[in-house]
Amino acid sequence: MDGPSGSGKSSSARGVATRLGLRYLDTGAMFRAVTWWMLERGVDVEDPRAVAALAEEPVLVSGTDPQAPTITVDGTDVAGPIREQAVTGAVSAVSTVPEVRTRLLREQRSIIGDGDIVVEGRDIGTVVAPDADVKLYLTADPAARAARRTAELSGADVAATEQDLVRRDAIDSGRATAPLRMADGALHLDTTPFTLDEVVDQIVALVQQARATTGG
Ligand SMILES: Nc1ncnc2c1ncn2[C@@H]1O[C@H](COP(=O)(O)OP(=O)(O)OP(=O)(O)O)[C@@H](O)[C@H]1O
Ligand SMILES: Nc1ccn([C@H]2C[C@H](O)[C@@H](COP(=O)(O)O)O2)c(=O)n1
Repeated sequence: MDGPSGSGKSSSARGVATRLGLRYLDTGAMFRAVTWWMLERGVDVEDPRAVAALAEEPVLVSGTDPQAPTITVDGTDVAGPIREQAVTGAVSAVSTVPEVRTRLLREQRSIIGDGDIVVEGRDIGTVVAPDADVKLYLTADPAARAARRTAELSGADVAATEQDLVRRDAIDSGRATAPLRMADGALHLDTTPFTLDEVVDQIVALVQQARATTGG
């Protein structure tokens, strides 16, 4: 499941995985965890060579229970800190560094290799798992995405949130390695008019349809 920030990937992926008894992987959390580690060490995250030199250093562990996903770096639980503004502001820059992507791609494929999983990010259908049984590309209008995000963060400003989303969209879609794109064979779901429950229902129906077709 791919799509821009705030399109509903994490919530929908967790809902679908829970309903279907599958595991769940938030690949954005992995990029955020590496970014958090770089910031903690005072690495200049705008310097791709500095980031690349340390890309293999942090030890990440991702828990894949959709009802209680976890992420640790060097044994520290970073589930909270990786959602803070400092990380959100820096993560797109760190994600453009090929050495970071190569390292995380290896770990994502290793986790996916155990099967039965819903994975969400920006390049899952295009790069990480192009042979996935079902590929989805979620979108929503920027205003709806900003309103959703603002509702999560008390005191956040809708216009500033929308501006930040659009800025990250541009970096994620414009980077040379694994840019955000709809994968070949992916189904596009615009979540703007739907509630989260409606989106989960639609995706579960698509998965069941695909399973019926392939006998999987
Ligand atoms: N269809 C929906 N209708 C209303 N709110 C939604 C819907 N889908 C998700 N949300 C809410 O929008 C917010 C953002 O959703 P979510 O974190 O799932 O997006 P995302 O695409 O994973 O974003 P990111 O890539 O930044 O992690 C959450 O508060 C979530 O509860
Ligand atoms: N497969 C992925 C997942 C995430 N990223 C980058 C780009 C995002 O701006 C950032 C944070 O993701 P989020 O937590 O907002 O989903 O991580 C990526 O490049 N590839």
